[in-house]
Amino acid sequence: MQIEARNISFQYRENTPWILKDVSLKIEEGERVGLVGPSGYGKSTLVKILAGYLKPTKGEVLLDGKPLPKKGVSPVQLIYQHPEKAINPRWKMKKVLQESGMFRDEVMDALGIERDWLERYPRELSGGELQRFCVARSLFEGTHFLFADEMSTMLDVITQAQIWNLMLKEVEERRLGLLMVTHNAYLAEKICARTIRLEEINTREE
Ligand SMILES: Nc1ncnc2c1ncn2[C@@H]1O[C@H](COP(=O)(O)OP(=O)(O)OP(=O)(O)O)[C@@H](O)[C@H]1O
Repeated sequence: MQIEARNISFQYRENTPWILKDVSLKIEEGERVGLVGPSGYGKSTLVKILAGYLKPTKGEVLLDGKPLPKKGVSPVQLIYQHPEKAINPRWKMKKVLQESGMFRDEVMDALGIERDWLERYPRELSGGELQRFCVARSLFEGTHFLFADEMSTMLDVITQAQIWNLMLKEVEERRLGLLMVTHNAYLAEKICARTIRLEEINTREE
């Protein structure tokens, strides 16, 4: 599989500045790619568009040449900085995982998810605990691409390492495509085979 952004331009509202102008990129399954760029430049906006959370003002996102599927759990999964915004506050964690069909003991153990957390609501877990569920959910069997947007910034180093170890193992074994947004050059270099600098592919005027 391949995901492609084709000539994407984006503004949050009419008559406001363009955040992205004519941005194109391709990621193949099995590739590990870093996305870097200055703060506030549009990295999160771009990954949200790629994952289908935002609709581009112009251009299109194609998965093997076709638009992203509108129904079902998406083969393109985004894990972002704010797990509390990504999870339905009215569902117990068990239901959150059931919705995605994800229930592998190996994944739960590797992420340090304790079984009694499954009976809790999102508000009864810490940000780091919730983020582990977001990671677990993103690894359901239909996933082909994983987008990680500063996903581990809020976590302590041990938890970060735990989460990245599992993600990379899954990426490797299942040949998932990975796009990670990070300000951490060390992490990007360690994990990614290729780096995209948004300033180099964004033709917006400053
Ligand atoms: N919902 C929104 N409505 C209007 N403007 C927004 C919205 N979200 C982001 N922006 C603006 O769009 C621009 C790009 O933001 P974005 O979050 O994509 O940048 P980023 O490169 O990911 O930043 P950072 O590295 O600081 O996380 C910023 O100027 C931001 O203020």
